[in-house]
Amino acid sequence: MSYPFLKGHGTENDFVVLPDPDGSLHGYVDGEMPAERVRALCDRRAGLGGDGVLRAVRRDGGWFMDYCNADGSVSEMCGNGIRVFARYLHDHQGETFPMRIQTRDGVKVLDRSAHGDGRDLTADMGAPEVLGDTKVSVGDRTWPAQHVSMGNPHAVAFVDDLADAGHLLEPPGHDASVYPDGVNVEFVVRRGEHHVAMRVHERGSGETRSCGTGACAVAVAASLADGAPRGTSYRVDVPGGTLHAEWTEDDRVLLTGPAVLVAEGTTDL
Ligand SMILES: N[C@@H](CCC[C@H](N)C(=O)O)C(=O)O
Repeated sequence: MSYPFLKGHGTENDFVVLPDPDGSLHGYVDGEMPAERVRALCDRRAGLGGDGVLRAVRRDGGWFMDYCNADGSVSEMCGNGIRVFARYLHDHQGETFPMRIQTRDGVKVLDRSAHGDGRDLTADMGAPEVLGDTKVSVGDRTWPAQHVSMGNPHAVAFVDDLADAGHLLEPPGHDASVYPDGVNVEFVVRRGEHHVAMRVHERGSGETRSCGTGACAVAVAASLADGAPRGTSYRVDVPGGTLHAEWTEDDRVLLTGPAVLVAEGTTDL
């Protein structure tokens, strides 16, 4: 059976969007997408290719973003994905900004931003949770890290050089008692005042070109390290572009960046 898809990305964190308004197309209205189907869609040689899948389901008078990583695992939240999802709802479903989107981490509000080329979107990602010190490792190197939750788990490690993390072909070592469900690991360097650059190894997707929730976690960790006042915007450079993240006085993180749809079609994967 063939069904529609779109392909999009936010700072080159790329996704397959699956329109499934009444939740019937894939036959799992309340369940999770079968992992093997997600893996087939995200396969970069035999499939459409992507870091994850965003299934768009109508729910309770609005839209629910059913997000899965490339390996078929489910995550609570995706900061780049939700901007792409909002772009899809605006361009293809007639939804208008500001827009409320349901996720496994609650309702997020998306709006247009004045940043960038005028097409950037801002996601109100809600309150971060700063959960203390931990460690991450690659090979025989270990770094102290900050445990930050953006609905999904992150370990933020400041390093001297982004190359120090090596090829990141395997998940970085981490404390399994702190992260029983795995973790997204950000390696960060300073580039200037309120300006950092990061690489990320994502739980369920490997090293990606960007991670929106990761950029938020990095901005929170950098704000704390700098003693920066709330409302300070951090520029976060990622291999796939630039994001901006601001931890507001009322304890929300605002994530701003591009959201682009590049293709649409049908697939029988
Ligand atoms: N790329 C996403 C994060 C996707 C989920 C993550 N891999 C997890 O398992 O928590 C983003 O932009 O936030």
